[in-house]
Amino acid sequence: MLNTATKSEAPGTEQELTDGFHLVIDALKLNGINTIYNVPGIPITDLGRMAQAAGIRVISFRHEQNAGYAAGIAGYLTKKPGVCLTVSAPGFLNGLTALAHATTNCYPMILVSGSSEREIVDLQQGDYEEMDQLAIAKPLCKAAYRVLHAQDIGIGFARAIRAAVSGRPGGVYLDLPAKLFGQVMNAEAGQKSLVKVIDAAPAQIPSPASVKRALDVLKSAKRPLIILGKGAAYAQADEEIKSFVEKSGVPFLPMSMAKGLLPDTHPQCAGAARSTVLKDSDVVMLIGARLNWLLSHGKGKSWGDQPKKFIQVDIEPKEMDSNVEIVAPVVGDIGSVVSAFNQAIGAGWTAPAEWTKAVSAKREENVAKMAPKLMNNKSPMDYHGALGVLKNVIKDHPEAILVNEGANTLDLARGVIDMYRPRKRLDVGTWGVMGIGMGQAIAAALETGHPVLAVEGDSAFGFSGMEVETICRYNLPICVVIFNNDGIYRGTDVNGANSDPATTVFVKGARYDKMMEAFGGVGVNATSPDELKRAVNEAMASRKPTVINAVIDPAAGSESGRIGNLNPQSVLQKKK
Ligand SMILES: CC(C)(COP(=O)(O)OP(=O)(O)OC[C@H]1O[C@@H](n2cnc3c(N)ncnc32)[C@H](O)[C@@H]1OP(=O)(O)O)[C@@H](O)C(=O)NCCC(=O)NCCSC=O
Repeated sequence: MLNTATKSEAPGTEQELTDGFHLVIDALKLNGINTIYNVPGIPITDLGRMAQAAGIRVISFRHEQNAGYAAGIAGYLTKKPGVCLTVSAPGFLNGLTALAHATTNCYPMILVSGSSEREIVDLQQGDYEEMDQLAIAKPLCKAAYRVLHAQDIGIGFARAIRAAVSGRPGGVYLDLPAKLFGQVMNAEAGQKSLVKVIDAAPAQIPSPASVKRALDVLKSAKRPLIILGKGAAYAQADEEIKSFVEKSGVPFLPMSMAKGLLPDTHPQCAGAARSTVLKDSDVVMLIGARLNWLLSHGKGKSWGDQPKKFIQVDIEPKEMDSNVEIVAPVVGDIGSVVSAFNQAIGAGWTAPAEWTKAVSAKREENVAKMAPKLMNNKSPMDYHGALGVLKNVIKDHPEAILVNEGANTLDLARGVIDMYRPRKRLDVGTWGVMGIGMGQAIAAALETGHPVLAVEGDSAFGFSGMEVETICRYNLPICVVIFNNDGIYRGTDVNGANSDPATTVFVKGARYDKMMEAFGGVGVNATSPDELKRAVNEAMASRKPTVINAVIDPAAGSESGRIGNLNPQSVLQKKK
């Protein structure tokens, strides 16, 4: 149906008219984009209202960064670009962090920002919220476009959608100057100008030679390893990947957000034997995982002295040889590549039993070592006591989505909480950024309809805490558990220089649960694993918005040293 704005009133020339507002909405709907994550304001307030009236779900946040993180993760979960809508200059800049984050993490997202008048901006005459947003966005995203004329809105959105999802997905910026919304044109011509994007992310079939080369190298291995990254989870080729891993019998190591692609309890999962498999493997096949800092760049101490051969599967040719030599690059989309592997691998080859048994033994040993720690009932809690409870919650609710951020809260939850299904663990991603929590939780609840358990460090939660109001407003089934140890890493630091608090501590005994009560949600203060268990189980059953202030011993936790050389100490500090 034509989404018409009005009729022209000139006698004898009556015609259906449309305008920029309506064409933007029509372009989104035509391309199946039915949710916008936004913060209203000049000049896009009416766009949000009209989109809502036209049947698009418009979710209003309290800060653009959180709306942006929501859009990015919506893109990851759905393989359609998540749309974030912001006001000009400051709102745009707030959203830009999330756009850059989406690009780094390969999440398809479009940041749509209203902007001020080109004529005034270009002459720098001081327009309201004047800024050359296109120029600023360009280096931080995969593509950036500006639409100046209503008849180009269709093309503008088509380009943005295709750029966001094709090849390696990422963030796209779309600049819509305020004047565009009010531009009027003939409604029929307007509809004709819209573009439905066909096959937005075409399959990229790998060359048969690259598939053969990869399998030849894999089969030559004595101690093979498959590393699954979040690119593999994004691909939604779950059955193909499972089939390939199981046919080959190769131990697999899931990166954080690939956990659950195959269950962490799968007999081939090497998550709990990470150091062993990185050090001792001789052939490593990376599927949708990059050799960045999270994998120590494929070299150095973590990778041991064994010579390694790397096979890499990625949609982006430039990823190959980025850190070490890739002896068998396979360029293609992960679904197509793994399907080709499944056809070509044939029967008769599986990973050598000596190796798979050694990996299993190490894994069992580490799991057994961890088990008693998870059962302690200390009050105040330590991390393991609290996480032992949450591990069982996810076991009982494998459909639930786990959002996770923090320092200790992130590092320990990653190891402790087993995941059972694909794309159920959403965390800080490639940058290890704090602040994704509430945005990702909100989008996960909305896009999937499943309950969300957000496990948050107290510091991490602070970056997006105001969105608990958004959670209550939309009555979302989100249970936020805040690991409150009064500070960053620990809550025990003391400032010896003056009366200011130490840089890493927060107000002692803060009650984050009260924040939720302020907006009509459920707030619980949990001081023991038993109390925590009761509160989380209640939240999962009731699906009511809940914040649980989980009181953690302020002395528990340690500085994020795991990041190794990214945490350098100066010579002076070391001498002390
Ligand atoms: C780079 C990393 C993937 C590397 O982590 P590692 O600590 O080396 O590995 P992890 O996978 O976390 O595993 C740690 C150890 O736990 C073991 N492990 C893992 N799972 C289990 C289970 N279920 N049971 C028992 N043991 C387990 C695993 O084998 C390792 O032991 P061994 O095999 O014995 O080694 C990670 O540090 C990471 O993702 N960091 C991101 C941090 C981040 O983004 N921080 C945000 C900034 S915080 C702001 O300050």
